[in-house]
Amino acid sequence: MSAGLEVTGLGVALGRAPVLTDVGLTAGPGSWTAVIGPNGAGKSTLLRAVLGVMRHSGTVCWDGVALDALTRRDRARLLAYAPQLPVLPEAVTTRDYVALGRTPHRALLAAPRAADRAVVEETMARLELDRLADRVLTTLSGGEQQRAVLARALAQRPQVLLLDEPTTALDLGHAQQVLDLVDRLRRTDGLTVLSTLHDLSLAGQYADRLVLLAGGRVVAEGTPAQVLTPAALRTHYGARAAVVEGPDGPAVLPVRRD
Ligand SMILES: Nc1ncnc2c1ncn2[C@@H]1O[C@H](COP(=O)(O)OP(=O)(O)OP(=O)(O)O)[C@@H](O)[C@H]1O
Repeated sequence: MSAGLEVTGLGVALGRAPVLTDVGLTAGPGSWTAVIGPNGAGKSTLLRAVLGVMRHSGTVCWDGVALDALTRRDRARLLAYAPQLPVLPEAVTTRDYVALGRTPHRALLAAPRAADRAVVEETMARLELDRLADRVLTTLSGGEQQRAVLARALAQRPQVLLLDEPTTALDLGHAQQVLDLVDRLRRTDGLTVLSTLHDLSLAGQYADRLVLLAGGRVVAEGTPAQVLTPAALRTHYGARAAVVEGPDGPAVLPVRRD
């Protein structure tokens, strides 16, 4: 048994086809694991299986306890999920949406306590959403909505944060702001992060472990420098790329021709 998250022999079949086969990974408390891989590799499916909303074989454990054994409410206190394409409710303000993250911590039908409201305000401020708090969520820009979805997940104050492509709608500055915040939370609060990231340079800078999925299987796993190699990018992405050493890890530079 290991502390933190342990995924063993995970398999998912959708329709007749296997989408994930025998996937295993471990993520210690406070670590950041980025799941990378080409389109259709199974990254989002893996996050949803860990979350427990996708029927799967194999086991997902936290501190040695199978998550299947937990109630929904206990799972929601442990794991928060920011999906790639969230369905956003209509006619709800940003503040009320972020406050939904406190639901697993409140008694059924109880009004929010001052402590819940404080968490919501603090989380919005950290993501520069405070000036948008009274706006209707669906009127925010794509990047602002993406920050609101992350704020809702963080307001849950989970131990494990599952992030599906958290930076796709964000400009570079906001992408760094979000990733820096997640990085700070894992260092200060021991938040365990499992994210998908298409931007391999950001993955190389922020994650301490990478899991490379291809065709639903783990084909490489290790530190960013071990996984992000020109050969792996050619084999699994069909990409021409150079890997350069950045100050905080490897960065991937597309190369125009051989
Ligand atoms: N409901 C479904 N029924 C059948 N196949 C599905 C279903 N949902 C996903 N798939 C397939 O499972 C595979 C993995 O999908 P998934 O979304 O996990 O990939 P991904 O690695 O996150 O891709 P992307 O990088 O494009 O977001 C894909 O081939 C996808 O078409």
